[in-house]
Amino acid sequence: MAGRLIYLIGPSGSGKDSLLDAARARLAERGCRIVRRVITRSPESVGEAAQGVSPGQFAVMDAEGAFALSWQANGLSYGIPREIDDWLAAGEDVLVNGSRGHLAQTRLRYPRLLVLLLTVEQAVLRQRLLARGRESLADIDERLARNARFSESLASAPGVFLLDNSGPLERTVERLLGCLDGQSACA
Ligand SMILES: Nc1ncnc2c1ncn2[C@@H]1O[C@H](COP(=O)(O)OP(=O)(O)O)[C@@H](O)[C@H]1O
Ligand SMILES: O=P(O)(O)OC[C@H]1O[C@H](OP(=O)(O)OP(=O)(O)O)[C@H](O)[C@@H]1O
Repeated sequence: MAGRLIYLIGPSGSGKDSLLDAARARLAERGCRIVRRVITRSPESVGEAAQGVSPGQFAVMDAEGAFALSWQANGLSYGIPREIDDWLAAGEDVLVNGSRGHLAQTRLRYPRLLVLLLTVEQAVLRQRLLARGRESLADIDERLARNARFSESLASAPGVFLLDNSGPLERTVERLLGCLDGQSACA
């Protein structure tokens, strides 16, 4: 049987990367792969969870069909390597750090998608983005405005499981694993 594509979405600063890092070993134990994304960000600022490329390199990879999914947001391009289709076909679960803006297109390609929406109150979100210290204040304000546009419509959308990350990360890890194991509702 084909594996599940698990699409983790949520505002910038909600903790998607942190959650995936914290859950990495336990997801691996379950045979769930975490996708390493390709991002047009400098190699120093993408970390281990992504491959940083120039816009030109990204365009070449895209034209060569390197991506199963790709999108643009916050002035960056993101690509999900096409290897995920081989993993899914081999029955492996695959977890993607996804985009709310690209959800509809992703669903067209992967109709059985499991969508997990990481939520955090807007005030906490602002604090986390400030504390992360990666973006300028103007970029942080843009991210918060982008979040306000998405949050109402998505939180009540059908087929979207909510995962609250306002509290300690360890608790969110347990919720995520419980949700994937089918032991509990995600929220
Ligand atoms: N549950 C949590 N409690 C406190 N801080 C958190 C929590 N989850 C994430 N953070 C912090 O919030 C900031 C944004 O997290 P990050 O994983 O980069 O978010 P995203 O990948 O969604 O943009 C980071 O500085 C991270 O350490
Ligand atoms: O359509 P949206 O849901 O707003 O998502 C847009 C992009 O922002 C996030 O990326 P990234 O991890 O780079 O966010 P960051 O800049 O906060 O790290 C997310 O994973 C998407 O790639």
